Amino acid sequence: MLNQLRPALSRVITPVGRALARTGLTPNAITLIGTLGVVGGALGFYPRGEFFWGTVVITVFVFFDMFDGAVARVTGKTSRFGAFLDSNMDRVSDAAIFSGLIFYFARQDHQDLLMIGLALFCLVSGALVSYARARAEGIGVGATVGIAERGERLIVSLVAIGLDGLGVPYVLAIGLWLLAVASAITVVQRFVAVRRQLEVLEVSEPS
Ligand SMILES: CCCCCCCC/C=C\CCCCCCCC(=O)OC[C@H](COP(=O)(O)OP(=O)(O)OC[C@H]1O[C@@H](n2ccc(N)nc2=O)[C@H](O)[C@@H]1O)OC(=O)CCCCCCC/C=C\CCCCCCCC
Ligand SMILES: O=P([O-])([O-])O[C@@H]1[C@@H](O)[C@H](O)[C@@H](O)[C@H](O)[C@@H]1O
Ligand SMILES: [Mg+2]
Ligand SMILES: [Mg+2]
Repeated sequence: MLNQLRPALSRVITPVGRALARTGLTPNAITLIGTLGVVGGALGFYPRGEFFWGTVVITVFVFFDMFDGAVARVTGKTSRFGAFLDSNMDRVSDAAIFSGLIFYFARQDHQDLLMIGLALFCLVSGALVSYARARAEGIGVGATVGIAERGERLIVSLVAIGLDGLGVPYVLAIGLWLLAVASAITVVQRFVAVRRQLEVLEVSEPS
């Protein structure tokens, strides 16, 4: 859904991309800096229960994922390796965010098995959403559909974690439940989309 905002957002992101390009940073370097920043923010702050500041750091570095592509496009340096690196580093960042939460809820002084289970489910279902799309593209169809693509997943998780860090009660559990349900629905939406496309292809090109 938020993917539809890309053309509008690019009016803001492209000038930032142009400025970053002048620093001489390559798109791949921006991808790696963003990933290191998100991983550092998640694993450095969340396990200690510093949810607000961890979220602030992650939010700053998560934007690098928009800037890497923007720099690649304005400098004419888009590459297939860059696209591959970008998507794989997204998985590393996503894993770090939920691992940081899991480390916190696994601590003896804050142990909460339900929250560990929820965070684990969000991590695995989010990865499955992305894998379904990547595998669909591997077999020659598309699966860019669903109510919880990466932008939505990031916003729901970061807002919930950040507000929890500010002391808002229940918001983290509500956010993670919402994310778990939305990610599961998105997996089903992608499976259905792939199945439908393959059925149409099999009618037009019987094997
Ligand atoms: C009181 C509350 C306390 C809590 C505080 C914090 C709350 C946090 C709340 C919200 C935070 C929201 C953050 C979420 C931002 C999400 C950003 C994001 O994840 O964007 C990700 C994607 C980018 O996707 P992708 O990586 O696929 O796109 P690229 O443009 O990079 O293109 C990929 C292609 O580029 C090439 N390439 C790439 C890399 C490389 N090394 N080489 C390359 O060649 C290659 O061809 C690749 O194929 O974006 C989206 O998903 C789009 C939709 C996201 C919409 C998010 C909406 C964000 C909300 C506000 C936006 C405000 C914008 C302001 C910008 C300010 C700038 C200074
Ligand atoms: O598939 P998804 O996770 O909803 O969304 C994402 C895509 O929009 C993006 O282009 C890709 O680079 C990411 O790695 C991620 O996969
Ligand atoms: Mg990117
Ligand atoms: Mg990305």
